[in-house]
Amino acid sequence: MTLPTLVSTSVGSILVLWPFLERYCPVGLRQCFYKYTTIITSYFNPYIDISFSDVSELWFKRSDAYLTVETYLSNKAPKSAKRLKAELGKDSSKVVLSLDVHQTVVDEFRGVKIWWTSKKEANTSRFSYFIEETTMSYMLTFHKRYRDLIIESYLEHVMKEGKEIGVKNRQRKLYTNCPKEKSSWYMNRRMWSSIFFEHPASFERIGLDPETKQDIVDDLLTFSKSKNYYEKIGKPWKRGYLLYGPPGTGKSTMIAAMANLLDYDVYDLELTAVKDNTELRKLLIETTAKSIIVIEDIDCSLDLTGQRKKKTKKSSDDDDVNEIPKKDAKEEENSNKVTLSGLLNVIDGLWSGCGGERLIIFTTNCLEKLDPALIRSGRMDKHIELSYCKFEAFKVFAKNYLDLEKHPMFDTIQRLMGETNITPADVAENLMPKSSSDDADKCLSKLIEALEEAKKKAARKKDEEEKQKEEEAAKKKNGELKRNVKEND
Ligand SMILES: Nc1ncnc2c1ncn2[C@@H]1O[C@H](COP(=O)(O)OP(=O)(O)OP(=O)(O)O)[C@@H](O)[C@H]1O
Ligand SMILES: [Mg+2]
Repeated sequence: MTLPTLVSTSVGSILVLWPFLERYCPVGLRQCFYKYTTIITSYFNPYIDISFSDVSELWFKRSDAYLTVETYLSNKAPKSAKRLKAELGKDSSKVVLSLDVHQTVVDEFRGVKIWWTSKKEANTSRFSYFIEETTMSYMLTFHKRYRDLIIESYLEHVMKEGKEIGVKNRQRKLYTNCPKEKSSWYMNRRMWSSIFFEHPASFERIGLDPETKQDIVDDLLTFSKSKNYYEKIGKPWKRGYLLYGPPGTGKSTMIAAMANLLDYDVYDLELTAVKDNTELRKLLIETTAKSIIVIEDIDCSLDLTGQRKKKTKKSSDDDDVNEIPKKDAKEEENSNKVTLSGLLNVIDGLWSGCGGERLIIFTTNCLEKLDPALIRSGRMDKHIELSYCKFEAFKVFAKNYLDLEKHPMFDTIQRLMGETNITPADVAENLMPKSSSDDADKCLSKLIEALEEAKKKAARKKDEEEKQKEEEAAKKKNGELKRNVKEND
């Protein structure tokens, strides 16, 4: 135990006198002695203590300040503490060391010495029935002449550095909203359940033409570094992306690649499991910064467009949600489900300003089905079309799946890709070897077969459509002829 902690807890004086007190003093007198020694020593004690307890006033939640201090000290403790705690780190192969109980570590800030001691005490909280019987805390001790420096600058430094280390060390997560039936009164706080996010997607591996890919990467990186810019222009630090295109063109894969590029968490929001607009807001408030909020297949999630259309009949300006007549808005709130206006407000209303650095991504197979208000700039700032596989994208797949940059069959594939449509998912499926005897030639041949088949299918479909059109035209002509004959009669 260091001198400041010894003095500040008045243990020093008690230790010296304890054998005598225990032998000759009754319990009441001992307690009295302890109480007054503490008061007297604290009067002369030049050191100040600040305690960071792990018990938060909010139920079932560990204090953020405690966790941040713990992370901050995890960098300092291994260098000077005598007893350390060991745990497995985020990739489960590296051991992370932290300060063990009743250990002290010395820190220095602008030439001033500061002592951190970890403590374990009996929990005296009102809610001790629900939480642990003991509480953990970190005690910060410093000389009173540095009070201003510690309170005004050092604490800020600890919180900032602790959070930065936390972001660097964290294992990213994929969250999904808990279905409404499963939440009970004591689980109210847990709106999201999570698993570790370990998707291997990356932009290098995405089959897309290089310019579009670079444009998206630049946009994302610029966004992630624009905190000051968003502050300057007075907008919440968020950006909306709309990914649209046929099934199997890589929309979900791109979201995973975005999360990996920016080191963000992913919140996969299942709108059909959200009870109403209030719950939607709560869910948004619970999300953390440096995250992507995803609503997949937005056109199928809810009957959002229908509700909007009903309203637009009465309102001339279909872009402004505030124009919705008051009665309708109230009816919507009462109807106990997520409404279009609820969603619009969450994305670009006051609620969207809760915390920063967030991407909101919608995906859809049918762009035309979406309400214009939902995808206008400010809500969905960047629209990205992911379409059928072109030759440039195929080259990425060939390199990725078969380690090929050139091959005599590439010319045929390029020609066929110019003549017919194939999804990147189908290209990926054909290029993947299915047995040990499947070499590059076999995989490319399979792809050529699939392309030729797709071309024939498209030609058949076109023939059928033309035939149908001709039949309809013939029927129409027949009808007109009959009508003319009748009229002449
Ligand atoms: N552009 C692409 N680059 C790399 N892989 C892709 C691409 N497009 C599709 N794939 C592969 O095809 C499969 C399906 O892709 P994904 O789920 O991302 O498509 P999607 O557009 O989200 O489809 P849906 O609209 O049906 O949800 C994945 O296994 C993925 O690896
Ligand atoms: Mg998808």
